Amino acid sequence: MFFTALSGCLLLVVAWLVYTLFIQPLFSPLRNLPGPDARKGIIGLGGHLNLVLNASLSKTTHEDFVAIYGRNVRIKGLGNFEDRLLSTDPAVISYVLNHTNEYQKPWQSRRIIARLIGLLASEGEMHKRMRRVSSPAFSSHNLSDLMHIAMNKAYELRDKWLTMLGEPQTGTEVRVDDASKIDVCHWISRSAFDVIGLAGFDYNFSAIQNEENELFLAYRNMFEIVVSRGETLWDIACIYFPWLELLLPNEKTRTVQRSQKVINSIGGQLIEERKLRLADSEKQNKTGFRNSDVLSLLIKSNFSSETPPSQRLSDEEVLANVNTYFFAGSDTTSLTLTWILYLLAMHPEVQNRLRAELYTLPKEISRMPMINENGDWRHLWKDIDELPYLNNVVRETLRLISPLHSSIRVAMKDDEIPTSDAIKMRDGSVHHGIKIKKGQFVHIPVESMNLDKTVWGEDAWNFNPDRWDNLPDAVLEQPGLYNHTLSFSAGPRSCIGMKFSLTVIKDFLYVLLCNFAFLPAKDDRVYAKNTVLMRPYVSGKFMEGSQCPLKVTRV
Ligand code: HEM
Repeated sequence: MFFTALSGCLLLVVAWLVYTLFIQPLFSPLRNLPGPDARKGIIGLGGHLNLVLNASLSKTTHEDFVAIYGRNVRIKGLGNFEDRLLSTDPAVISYVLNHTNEYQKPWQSRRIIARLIGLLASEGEMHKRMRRVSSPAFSSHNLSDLMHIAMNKAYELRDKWLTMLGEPQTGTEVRVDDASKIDVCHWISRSAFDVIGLAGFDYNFSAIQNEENELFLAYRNMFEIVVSRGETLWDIACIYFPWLELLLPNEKTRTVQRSQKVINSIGGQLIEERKLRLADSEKQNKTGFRNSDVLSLLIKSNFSSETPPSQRLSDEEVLANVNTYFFAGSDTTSLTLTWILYLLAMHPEVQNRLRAELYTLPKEISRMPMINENGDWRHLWKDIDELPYLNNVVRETLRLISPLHSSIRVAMKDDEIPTSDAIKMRDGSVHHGIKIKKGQFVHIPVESMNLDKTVWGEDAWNFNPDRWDNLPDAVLEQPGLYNHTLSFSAGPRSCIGMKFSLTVIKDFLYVLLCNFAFLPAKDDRVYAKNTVLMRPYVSGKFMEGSQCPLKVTRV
């Protein structure tokens, strides 16, 4: 009896596998789209995913694919069995990113970040509700407050680095001999956490000073694990069968559980405190404390008369949202700043020109000890924000090394995606749209959209901030929230924290460049690797983790 049941189950599994792997693909509408042949041998098991996701191969892969097959390419996914759409067609990308009910983030990636819940992992009505409640926290009005935080933290980092470099020197010459090697990636990451802690919770991790704070360690450990999910077969199995990790928890699972306990306990206390503080300040019409951190603003927006009770978030959802901001905002912001400093080190002429522009603002401000909480720095932020060359350097870096290398969506129903031009299919027929089946994946290659030579010009792979003064017309057709790039994505699920991060990035650049010069560290070749985000690694030292050592000297 037992063996009959077992063989029945096995038969069902085999039938399911045969159907999924061999029969279903025969009905894939993407089969007729031009694309490379399936890859053979062991390498072929990963389909074309390594070619399009590995940052050391993806630029040339995309260029070759477009030259051979056009802007809409059929690629093979995991196991070489399923067809996927890879597109650099602006019409297709716009359509997919704007039809958020029909094209959602795959459940597999949502399950990986589900521990953080929040905006990133929600879809449909839940996502709309969360986004509506969160939006006021990211309004321009709140950015001036954020500027205080960013400036103060930038000064704190400057002082830390000054101590590390020894006695401060004067003069404007860069003296290479005095330079010390600093892993800017590590320090900027600590600083970004501090900024987001204050802006998110009005809570100081003091991570620039040391890395001992319990909440800071809980977030950092949890994010490292979330990012490394999918590295082992066990991780992949747990994505498909989450009960496995409850049954057989390993060290990763235990670390996440420990971290969550700390975050929920301290986060819960902070929510309670904030509610009391808000109620108290309303009762007594008090001012004097900020109340403009994301948590307070979420709570205010949640309970405002404009938010119908049915749309309100629970305390757990409020905390999950703040967690999302930490997750989505800390590494993206610190990596962008790191890449800017790296590119400036590699291009000293750009660095000198940018520093000269920053010096047109009152130089003594950037050299002050710390910003006074009561000072009116709004005009300074406006001045910094409007510096044209600074703007060019920031957008050129975000174009060239977008922290998000690529994204992915899954079709929620059978559909036909409109294309910019007619496509000649493999069977010779010509179509103006691409038919896609429910469950099929669409790859959004952020990097190749940002680096497309036919759009941005022959020098698209080079760092050239001046390009922004004279953009080719084709660029204006490109979708994107930020300067026709996909670095902050596009459409209703584009980045909510864009202005926030640009404020932080520019403030830090102002303080750091007015005080330090950056040079490449001679023996360390830094390269970008796509490990969820585009992170810097030193050649031959991958196992040491992400780092970006630069020579830093006082100016
Ligand atoms: C330079 C810094 C940043 C970059 C390059 C960036 C980029 C992006 C991109 C590309 C997406 C879309 C992801 C996808 O489609 O898979 C996104 C979404 C998001 N970002 Fe950012 N981001 C940055 C900073 C921030 C900051 C500072 C915050 C918050 C404090 C933030 C919060 C979010 C959230 C909540 C989402 C999800 C929005 C939604 O699903 O509605 N980001 N970001």
